[in-house]
Amino acid sequence: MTENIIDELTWRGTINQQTDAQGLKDYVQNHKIALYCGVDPTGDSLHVGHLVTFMILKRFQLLGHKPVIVIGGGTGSIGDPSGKKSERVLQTMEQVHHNQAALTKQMINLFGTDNFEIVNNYDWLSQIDLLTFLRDYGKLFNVNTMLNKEIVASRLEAGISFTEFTYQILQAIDFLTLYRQHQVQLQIGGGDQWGNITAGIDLIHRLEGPKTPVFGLTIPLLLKADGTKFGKTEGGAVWLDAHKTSPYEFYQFWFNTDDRDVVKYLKYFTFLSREEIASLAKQVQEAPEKRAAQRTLAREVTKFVHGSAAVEQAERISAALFSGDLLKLSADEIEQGFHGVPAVEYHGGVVNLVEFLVDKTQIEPSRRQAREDIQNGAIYVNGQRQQDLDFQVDPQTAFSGRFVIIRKGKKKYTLVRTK
Ligand SMILES: N[C@@H](Cc1ccc(O)cc1)C(=O)O
Repeated sequence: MTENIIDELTWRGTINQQTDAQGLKDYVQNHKIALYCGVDPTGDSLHVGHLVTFMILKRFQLLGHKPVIVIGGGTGSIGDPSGKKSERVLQTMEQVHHNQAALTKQMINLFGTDNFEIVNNYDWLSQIDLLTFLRDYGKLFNVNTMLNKEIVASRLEAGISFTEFTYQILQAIDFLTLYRQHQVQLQIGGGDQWGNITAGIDLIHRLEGPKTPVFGLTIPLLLKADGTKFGKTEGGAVWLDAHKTSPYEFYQFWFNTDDRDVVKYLKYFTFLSREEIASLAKQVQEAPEKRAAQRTLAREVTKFVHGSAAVEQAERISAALFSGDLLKLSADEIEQGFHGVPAVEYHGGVVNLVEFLVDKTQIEPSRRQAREDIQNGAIYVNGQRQQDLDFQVDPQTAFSGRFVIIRKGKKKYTLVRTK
């Protein structure tokens, strides 16, 4: 018999709170359910933080349950006060629509179209007129209960508008609507969603009967061993959009995971079995310098998000950067691998190396310094050491004529864009 999914999630460490732990565990043992999480379109790409919840939805999907994702076209136009210290600035409806379209595309990429659905709460929330809202829903919400929810309570001092205060009712209407129209019985969300999720369960119990089997589950806040927030690098958030975070950078992000975090991440973000993870955990203990666990993590997550070809490409880029053998890379690979490296422009023809380094690109401060570095063997053009003062740089020789890459010393790279 396959393991109960709730037991599996518990082992993976991805459950924080549940409304009815035993009830849900028993229920999913005998039923295939529909379950949902919502995403407000506050940005135009998902980031690795979203993956925490999505991986859980995906695990359910792989076992034959049906995930539904709500794109919050309606709620996103209001703004969830959860986790925010101050009032949000309203997004324009154009922004909401733009973001919505971008997110939908990424979600289909992760979940496919079979046994999966994306719905937009704008479709039903925008249809409720004010009087219906107050008479049919408002009456069922007790202001005291609403005020006592952590999200609202923590905001009372700084102030909260009626608009954001109402957010929990909207999310509750979502759960009710999804229960009625899509048989959704479980809502999953981040730890800060507890108040909104329980508001929905209360509403369903009021309207559909107190024994209606609906459940809520939140995931723990993911903190790194060094105490900083998961999913952020010096360059900012790690996006699933390949144009914002290249697959190579994405791979590197996972590969650079601290030894203290890597086993936890393998549990959260991969579909590897207990045995496979146990064996990798052992390798972290015995041979941390090999980074076998990090490599597997990077491969698995990059494959899930960007596909196998992206994994191979990321590893090819890493290998070439490590060995210095840049000519093995295509122009696109150079673009990925050198994203974030200082870049300058040069639009001209063949030119002497000293002139290129000093006059054309200012990589070297003076001719004297340039000559010295070249003669000392500190200058590399496209990965190859050049010690000849008469060397001619030809932008057309490599990378489809798009780049010349200069390395000075051990590590100091400059990307020269030539097209
Ligand atoms: N409130 C959730 C998003 C959400 C929107 C609508 C829902 O029905 C559920 C969840 C968040 O901000 O993360």
